[in-house]
Amino acid sequence: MSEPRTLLVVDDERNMRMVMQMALEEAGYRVLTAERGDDAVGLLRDPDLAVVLSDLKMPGLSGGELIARIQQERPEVPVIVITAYGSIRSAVECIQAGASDYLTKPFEPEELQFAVRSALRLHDLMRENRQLQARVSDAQRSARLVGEGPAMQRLREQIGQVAPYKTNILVTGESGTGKEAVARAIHETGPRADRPWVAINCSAIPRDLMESELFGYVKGAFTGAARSRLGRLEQADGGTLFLDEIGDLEPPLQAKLLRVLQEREFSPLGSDAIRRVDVRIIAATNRDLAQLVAEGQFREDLLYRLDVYNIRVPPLRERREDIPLLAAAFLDELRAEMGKPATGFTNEALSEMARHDWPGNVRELRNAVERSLLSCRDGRIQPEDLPDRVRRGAASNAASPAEEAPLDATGLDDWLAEAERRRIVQALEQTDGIQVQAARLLGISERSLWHRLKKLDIRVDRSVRG
Ligand SMILES: Nc1ncnc2c1ncn2[C@@H]1O[C@H](COP(=O)(O)OP(=O)(O)OP(=O)(O)O)[C@@H](O)[C@H]1O
Repeated sequence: MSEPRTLLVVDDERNMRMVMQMALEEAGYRVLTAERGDDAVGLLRDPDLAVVLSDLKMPGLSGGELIARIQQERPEVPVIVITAYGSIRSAVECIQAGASDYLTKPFEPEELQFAVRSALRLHDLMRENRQLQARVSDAQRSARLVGEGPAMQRLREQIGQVAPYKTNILVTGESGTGKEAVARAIHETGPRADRPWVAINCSAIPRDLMESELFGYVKGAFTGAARSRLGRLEQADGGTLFLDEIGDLEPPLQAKLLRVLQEREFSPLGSDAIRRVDVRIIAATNRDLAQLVAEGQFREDLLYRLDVYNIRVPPLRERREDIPLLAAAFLDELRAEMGKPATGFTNEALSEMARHDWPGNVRELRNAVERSLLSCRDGRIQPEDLPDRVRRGAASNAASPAEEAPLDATGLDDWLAEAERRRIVQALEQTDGIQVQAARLLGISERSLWHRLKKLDIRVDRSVRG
């Protein structure tokens, strides 16, 4: 059985309140009551509240004032005004002020029920509308790519060109440049916007799980497969599948994906039955796929299928003009989240940011703004609030042996360990602690990174501590 709908009756006449409460409870509603307008305000916080029935003249807060409060705090809750016979004029004024309906005393129980049912329908519509609006603005927010420089304009143009079609797209660019953000913008500005968006990171999922993750499995496909499960491919049916770090997909899965791209069909793990999907594929990589093809690690035919249209997202150092805008957008977003009063950046802080090379690109910039907010006490972010590596002459130089301080008593091994530690912490910070990406930035294997983390006792979580 569904939950009873919640109504609030506000009337200073005790009898009237009780009569209405009884009639409405009998009809199956949950009824809250208040004698005064100001008591009613406290009840507006009830999340289930759907409709308010309110007298016009009451102590504390008048019906008109209560309507204004409801419009402000619970705009999706309609108000039915109860008026005494002869005060139609004020009822009309209340309607103009936002009430949805009015009842003139005395009224029949049927009139009351009818008015409540209409107001409930209105409430449902208004709530649905608000949810839709929230979804649209969510979508707009994620589709909003910040940046006005020529590189960003070109990206927007490309997104606009390909979004309407089902063409497969390959998005390339260094780690953290915004490849996923671009893919998402393509999905959200195209005709599949209200269909699923499913993202999968080919390097983050262990190899042995990748096949079932992508293609799903049927009951009994392997020990422990107690029931069938849809893969990401089918979850994305009708929408977009984003394959991040496609260069890390294992060769057997490359073959299976190729079949999906060629025939639009596949079989889940443990089954020969053919399933068909209608999915738009956007793949992304920060590796050189042509090089991987040359090395025999990536199928050439798959590369051609994916790379029907290529979008290159340039590194941040090639579009420095966007740094102030991006920094301001992140500050705006994060200060609200973190409850910090910072209002902007000093010119000195902006100059430091403009000079830094941002090897971790937009992600590193976002992290830097987050770090700065942590240390910024109030007002504007100063250069000293920025992470050391962003400030001129900081970590990046210090780790370079050629420019290191004059020789002192530090032994070579300690010095090397310190340089190694700094470099690793820097890479982890730039990649949000994602070890596979950090290893790639450092040019070492994931295994080697893991050993070094243990050796140097570096703990990794979302905020890296070295
Ligand atoms: N132009 C942009 N405007 C606003 N935010 C952006 C922009 N580009 C990137 N970002 C933000 O920067 C962060 C990193 O972006 P994203 O994850 O899209 O990068 P990526 O290139 O896919 O990274 P990776 O290669 O590591 O997967 C995200 O928080 C993203 O929202």
